[in-house]
Amino acid sequence: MTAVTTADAPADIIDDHAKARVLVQALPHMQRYDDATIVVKYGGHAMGDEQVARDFAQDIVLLEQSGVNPVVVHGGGPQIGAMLAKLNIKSEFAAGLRITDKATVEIVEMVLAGSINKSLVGFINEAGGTALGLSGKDGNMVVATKVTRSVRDPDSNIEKVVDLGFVGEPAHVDTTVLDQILGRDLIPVLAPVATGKDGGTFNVNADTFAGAIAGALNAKRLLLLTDVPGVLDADKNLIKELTISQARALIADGTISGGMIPKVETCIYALEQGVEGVVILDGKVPHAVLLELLTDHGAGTLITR
Ligand SMILES: Nc1ncnc2c1ncn2[C@@H]1O[C@H](COP(=O)(O)OP(=O)(O)O)[C@@H](O)[C@H]1O
Ligand SMILES: CC(=O)N[C@@H](CCC(=O)OP(=O)(O)O)C(=O)O
Repeated sequence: MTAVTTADAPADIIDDHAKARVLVQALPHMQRYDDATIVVKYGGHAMGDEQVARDFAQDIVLLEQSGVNPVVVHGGGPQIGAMLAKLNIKSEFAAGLRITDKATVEIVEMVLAGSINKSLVGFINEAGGTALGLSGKDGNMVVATKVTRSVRDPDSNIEKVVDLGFVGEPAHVDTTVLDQILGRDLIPVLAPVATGKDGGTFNVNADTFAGAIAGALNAKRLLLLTDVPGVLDADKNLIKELTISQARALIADGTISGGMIPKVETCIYALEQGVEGVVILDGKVPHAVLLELLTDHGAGTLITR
């Protein structure tokens, strides 16, 4: 009998061996996350490319099939902006949050809980999963209170309190509905719209919403999918791991700025609520979720306590 060496094995057999090695590499990761709840926030910027959105949906279904309980929270900032522009409604941000008047909150709910939520549900169903689209209003899941922020006026250099209108911050998360869904082969897909004590509607930043959900569910991981590889240092190199205190130092010295500040603050909040690890990663990379969770290399910045 002649032994077949790698040198004379046909290319498709070598290819199959490489595939098998990748699958075996995933095994300890699947075991680590077996039955664990993982909250994945899919940002509006990462959603632009339809094929990447389909890849994302496949990743979520594969996680569900391998014993993980994924919870998807989506954003939609750019899509809300586009719809407001189409309707000639002016939109401004203060401290990274959209100033949301009555007309705006109706569009925000329509875009987030309507078109974006249902298209993600469609992609997950198409990939063979069973997705359930909900907003924070359903089952009183997320009750928010009104937010105000002070912003420094660049001309006078005086701090001014800005009324953000119908912008809320989660005050209470009721996990009753999610507890019924998780562990039953159903994938919740959540729009970051919350209810007020009086039943009104609040627009909530999607990162903040995902952090509150991850904290309330005591999730093992929170993944925040954005449009950069993760937290970058002053030379724009990816930082693979950070502790809470290192993250705070990078905010204080200005290395972390703009939209990354609320994102990292959400990570710190979730960790303090008991989430084991939070990862910020590039959602535009195809299959970013699988690469992060099921390979040895990880993909973005892991923040731990
Ligand atoms: N240190 C940093 N590392 C990475 N991104 C940073 C950093 N500081 C500021 N940013 C900015 O934060 C942005 C991500 O925040 P944001 O635009 O709010 O994301 P999303 O829309 O996905 O929620 C990046 O595109 C980048 O411009
Ligand atoms: C209060 C506030 O700013 N809400 C956000 C909600 C959507 C969001 O956060 O989406 P991304 O994750 O894609 O940015 C907004 O109106 O744009």
